[in-house]
Amino acid sequence: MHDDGSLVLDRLTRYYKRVRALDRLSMSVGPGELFGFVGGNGAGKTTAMRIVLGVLAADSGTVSWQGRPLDLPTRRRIGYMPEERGLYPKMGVREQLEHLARLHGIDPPGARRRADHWVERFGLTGRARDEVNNLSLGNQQRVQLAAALVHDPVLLVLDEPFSGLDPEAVDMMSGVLRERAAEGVPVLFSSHQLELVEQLCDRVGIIKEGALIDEGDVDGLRDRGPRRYAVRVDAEGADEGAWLSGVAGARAAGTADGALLVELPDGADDQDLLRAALSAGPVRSFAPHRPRLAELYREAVEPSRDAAETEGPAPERNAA
Ligand SMILES: Nc1ncnc2c1ncn2[C@@H]1O[C@H](COP(=O)(O)OP(=O)(O)OP(=O)(O)O)[C@@H](O)[C@H]1O
Repeated sequence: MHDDGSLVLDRLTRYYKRVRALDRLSMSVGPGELFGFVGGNGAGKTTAMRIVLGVLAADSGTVSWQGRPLDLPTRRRIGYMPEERGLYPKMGVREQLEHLARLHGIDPPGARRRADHWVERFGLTGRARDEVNNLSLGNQQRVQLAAALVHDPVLLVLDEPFSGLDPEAVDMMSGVLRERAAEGVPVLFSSHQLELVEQLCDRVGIIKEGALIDEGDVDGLRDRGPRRYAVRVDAEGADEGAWLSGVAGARAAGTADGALLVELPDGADDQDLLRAALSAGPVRSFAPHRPRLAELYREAVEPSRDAAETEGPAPERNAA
């Protein structure tokens, strides 16, 4: 495993009474890497993040950074956005950020400067004196992210930072995370918004029942999947792939955007597939299929399902 500045989770296991929330979860986030942590409700993301923060202990396994176990002084330098947002509801926005910076050991002028910087950066200048309680949920979330950033963290661990944000705030949040990563900070965040994760992340980890079932950059995840072509042909039974019978090993694997998805075995010639399609009728489109992260995700968590059933919106917060 890395000892080069990576955040490394090594075989973390955690039970809540008899519920096994984490099952030897291992993963790492490199310096400057944006790592998207995805998984269904109850998969174990929050538990893992809370263990990284040290607010929850693992039953076994370790968390290390720069090759050393994470100790308390380092944990204080993590920027954390908890799932259950933790701000002082009655305190003003700027005052709150300043206070949090002070709690992390920053001197008063530095705390003031950083609070001002993040208030402005998140478009909260007009709200700087408002109590957090009186802000919209999206604005509360901007403050929450500012709170995670106000002490110049060396690691960022963010539990669903994008949930409930409007598109403008999503862009702002994405920009800030990219910037932090560009400074060399490892950024770990969870999200159910798979399109966003696909756009933003260098690497993605898919967690199911407390264990990492797949990880890599999205292209890498694609390459490990089956080889598929999306074919549109005007022929009788085209949607069911009746014309496929002449192509050795080819299998209909559902549809995507109105095209038939055809799975080809390794070594099969795609030109044989094209010729078979042409002999069935006029071919309107023929291309290698590039699955979206949402499709890769569904196939990883439910491997028995066909691509046909994997179409549809990305799972949102309340998806099972
Ligand atoms: N305080 C707790 N007491 C008992 N069980 C818990 C507790 N916190 C979490 N669990 C259980 O541990 C498992 C993992 O939950 P966790 O909150 O880590 O998942 P998650 O991936 O963050 O889910 P979500 O996407 O819904 O936020 C679930 O089965 C959950 O019910």
